[in-house]
Amino acid sequence: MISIRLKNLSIRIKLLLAQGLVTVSALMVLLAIVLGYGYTSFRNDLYKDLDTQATIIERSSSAAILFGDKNTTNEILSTLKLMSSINRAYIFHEGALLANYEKEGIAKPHRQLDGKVILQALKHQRSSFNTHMLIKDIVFDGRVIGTLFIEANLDKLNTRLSLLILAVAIAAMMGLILSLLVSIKINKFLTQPILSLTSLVGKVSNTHDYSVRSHLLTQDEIGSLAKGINSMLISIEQRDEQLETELAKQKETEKALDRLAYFDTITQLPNRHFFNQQLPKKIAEAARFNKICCLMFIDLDDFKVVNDTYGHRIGDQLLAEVGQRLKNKLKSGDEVFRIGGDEFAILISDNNQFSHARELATKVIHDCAEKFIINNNDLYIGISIGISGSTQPTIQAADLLRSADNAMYRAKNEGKNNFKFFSKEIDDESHFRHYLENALRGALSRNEFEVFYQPIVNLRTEQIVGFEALLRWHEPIYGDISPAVFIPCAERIGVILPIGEWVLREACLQQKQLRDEFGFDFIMNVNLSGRQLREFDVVHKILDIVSETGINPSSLNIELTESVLMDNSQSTINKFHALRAAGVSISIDDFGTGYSSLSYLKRFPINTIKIDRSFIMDIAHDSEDQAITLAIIALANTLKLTVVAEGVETQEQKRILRLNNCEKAQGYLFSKPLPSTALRDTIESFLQPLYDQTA
Ligand SMILES: Nc1nc2c(ncn2[C@@H]2O[C@H](COP(=O)(O)OP(=O)(O)OP(=O)(O)O)[C@@H](O)[C@H]2O)c(=O)[nH]1
Repeated sequence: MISIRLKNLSIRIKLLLAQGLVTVSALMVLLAIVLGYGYTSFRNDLYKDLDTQATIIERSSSAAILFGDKNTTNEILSTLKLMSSINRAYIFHEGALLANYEKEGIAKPHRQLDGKVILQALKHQRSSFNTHMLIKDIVFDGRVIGTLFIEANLDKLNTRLSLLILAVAIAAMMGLILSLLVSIKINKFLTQPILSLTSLVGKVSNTHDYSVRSHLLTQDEIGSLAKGINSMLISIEQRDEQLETELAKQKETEKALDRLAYFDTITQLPNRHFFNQQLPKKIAEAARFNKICCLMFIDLDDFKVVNDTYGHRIGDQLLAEVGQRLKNKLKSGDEVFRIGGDEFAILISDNNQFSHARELATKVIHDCAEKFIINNNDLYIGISIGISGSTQPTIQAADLLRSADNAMYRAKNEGKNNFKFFSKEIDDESHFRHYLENALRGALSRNEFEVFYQPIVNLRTEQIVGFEALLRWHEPIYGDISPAVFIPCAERIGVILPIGEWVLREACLQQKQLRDEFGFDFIMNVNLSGRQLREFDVVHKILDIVSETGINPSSLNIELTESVLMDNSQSTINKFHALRAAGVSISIDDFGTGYSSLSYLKRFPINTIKIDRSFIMDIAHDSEDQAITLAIIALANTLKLTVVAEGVETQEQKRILRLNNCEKAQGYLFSKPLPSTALRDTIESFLQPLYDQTA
């Protein structure tokens, strides 16, 4: 317990206690030595004095003793009166008490007692703290003639001893005080640096301020300790700084990663990941305040054209600017996200009847229709918006998104650059679309497709010179479905590739069969979709089918729409050249409906132009359509391209076309698309006038 208490004392007190203990011990030893020495020397002085006195008495009293002279011996003893330290003295002669001396106040021996008895009793007395006994034989001429007994008191010795003790004690006390004062000074000197180091360490541990330093730069151990602490503090400070820098870096990296994870780098808008997190929150929040959670799904119209015409860099900048325009139109609380390639989403909450959504959609469509100037290019872009909304907290985010997507799809289908609210009708339509998508995947293996062939007639000879292969789908539930409906669907889900290959093979086989039958190489026109054309091995596949079916490559004509030609990359152009080199010819379908048509004629190795039915339809009544058609025919003839008019339905149309040197035509006037089983008879029916002429 005590040792624990001692351990807990400060170093200064501990040192003081240790020094005090040493000083007191040293003083005690000194005191003991001084007192021992004093006592011994005082006692020896006293004993010597007594001995001297006894010898004097012996010498002066021996004659009186020999003669038994009591008076003289008593007189001699009475001289002891002068010595205050002698209590009593007796001289015995021949067994009897001869003379005696007692100090005043000391009891005399009993006169009647025999001297021998007294002497014997005295001999048995011992020296005590207060008295000292001396018994000495009195010798004369070598013969013992009597005995001297002296009893001295030690009062003087004790008094001197007490004085000595007092003096030594005072000296010791003063020494102790002096040593204490000196110790305090020395301790302060010794412990001050340690205490200052302790307080420095305490301060550091309390404040975590590692910039403080000890200024104890002495050469002793404490100086070394201070240096050690300083260098430790420097290391900690450096490590701290390093940690702080690393922490700051880490935070920045986390921030950057966070930004990357949640923000789109092109538009700086929150991305799809963020959108997926926000949508369920917005649904719950709107339901809580009894509002509609509105989702606007925005898709740019024909953005691919921008990319293809101006390049991806400009496409990216346009995306960023569109994002900014959308953002500028938002009210507080609305949020815009870039959720895909050219897709944006806006989350808003609407009080009633989608009024805010309607207003916002109108505004952003109007705003985005304004000119964008990017890298000195004037760009225009439309946006199609689908809007869905719900007040139900239970609505699934994915369902809301799908509804908005379907509404957007409808907006696209209705001419783009507008907005549509999700409705029951759109829902039914999207269900139908999904049904079609699923049904399309197995249609080929279920033999639900059939190729029809529409004759192409030479307007001069009025004979069939070729066919356009047209795909038909006999869907078991919905019946025949228009290619305009299912072809884009097949393109979207990718099944257009096997279907397109199948159509090509069927058409080539049919061509071979007709050639074998009629000995004439009918030109077989087969449509190729953009998706097929993008396949890297499309040329090989076409030529493989050509050689596999044994047709003449020059009897195959690949039809491509203008929108397909818009992908004017070098690899596409190379594919065209490869087909041409193999003898396969190429025509542009629906000519005049696409973009900058004329430039394709120069860039692509094309053989034939097919004038779109929309121009032919009114050729007899609409002077503009007629002018365009005739210009296209003239252009084709100048460029030595074959020209085919599509959708010819009347004799008048045929007349105008023939008059203006249009080489070929197809349309209901000549024949509808026919199943393969009807081809033979149709060809025969066209040949009949010839037979009749020659008959
Ligand atoms: N510049 C650029 N283009 C992108 C990016 N992501 C996707 N795209 C392109 O955006 C185009 C999106 O095309 P779609 O939406 O399918 O078609 P579209 O041409 O916009 O036609 P519609 O949507 O039918 O009006 C594709 O050509 C993609 O290659 C991108 O980050 N930057």
